Amino acid sequence: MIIAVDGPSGSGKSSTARGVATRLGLRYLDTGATYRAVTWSAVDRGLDLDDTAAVAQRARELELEVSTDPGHQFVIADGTDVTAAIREPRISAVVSKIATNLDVRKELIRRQREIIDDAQNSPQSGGGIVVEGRDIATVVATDAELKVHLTADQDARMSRRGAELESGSVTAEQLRDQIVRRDADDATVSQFLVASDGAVTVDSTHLSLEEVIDVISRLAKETVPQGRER
Ligand SMILES: Nc1ncnc2c1ncn2[C@@H]1O[C@H](COP(=O)(O)OP(=O)(O)OP(=O)(O)O)[C@@H](O)[C@H]1O
Ligand SMILES: Nc1ccn([C@H]2C[C@H](O)[C@@H](COP(=O)(O)O)O2)c(=O)n1
Repeated sequence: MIIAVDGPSGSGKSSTARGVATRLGLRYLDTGATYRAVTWSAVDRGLDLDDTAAVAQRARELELEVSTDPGHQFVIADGTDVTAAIREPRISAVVSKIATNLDVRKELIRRQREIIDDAQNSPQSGGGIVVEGRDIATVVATDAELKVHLTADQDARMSRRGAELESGSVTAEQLRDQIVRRDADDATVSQFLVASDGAVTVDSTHLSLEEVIDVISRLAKETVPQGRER
C-alpha cells in the first residue's frame, strides 16, 4: 500500500506522514529530503545554482541514502551525514532553485520510485509506505491507494514554522519567504496548491497533529481494511 501526502509548506506533511507510518507500522519517505540533499551538495561544492546542467549532473552523481524508518530518519550524501544540515535556513532559502530544475526532478523522481519499491519489498515494510511531498499523487506514485491533500491556512502554516525555528532567529520577512515565496516557486513545476483527482482533502488548520494522524490512519484502514495498528 502507498499513502501519498501532498500539500503546501508547513501544512504538516512530514510530521503527519511520519506519525501515520509509525502508528500503522509502515515505512515513511520524505521526498523533500532528496531535493534538500542535492541542494546541500551543490552548495557544498560551490556550484552556481543557476547552472542547471551542472546541478543536474551533481544530482545524477550524488551517492544518496535516505532512511525510510519513521523512527530513525537520516540522510547520507556522499558518505556525509547531512540529516541536520539540509534543514538549515541557508538550504531552505535556495532549495526551490534545485526543485524547479527539471533534470534534477527527473533524476530524483527515478530515485524516489526506487526507494519506494525497495521499502515495500523490505521485511520491515508492514506492507506499505507513506510518502510525502508535492507531486506524489500526481507524478511519483500515481497508483497510490490513498491520496491525501493536506492543507492549512497561510497564517497557521507561518505560525507553525515560526514556532519551530529558534525564537528571534528569523524575521517575519524570512518566514514569509520560507512559506509563501517558496510555495509560489515550487508550484511552477508541481500541482500541490489544489487537490489532485482522487485525493481526499484534510484541512489541518484547526486540528492538532494527533487529530490529523487519527484522520489519515482511519482513511488508510478504510482503504485497506486489514491495515493494522501498532
Ligand atoms: N496539525 C498541526 N497542528 C499544529 N502544529 C502542527 C500540526 N502539524 C504539524 N505541525 C507543526 O508544524 C511544523 C511544520 O510541520 P511539518 O514540517 O510536518 O510540515 P511540512 O508540510 O512537512 O512542511 P515543509 O513542506 O515545509 O517541509 C512542525 O513544527 C510541526 O510539528
Ligand atoms: N516531492 C517534492 C518534495 C519537495 N519538493 C520541493 C519543495 C521544497 O522547495 C523542497 C524541500 O521540500 P520540504 O522539505 O520543504 O518539504 O523540495 C518538491 O518539489 N517535490
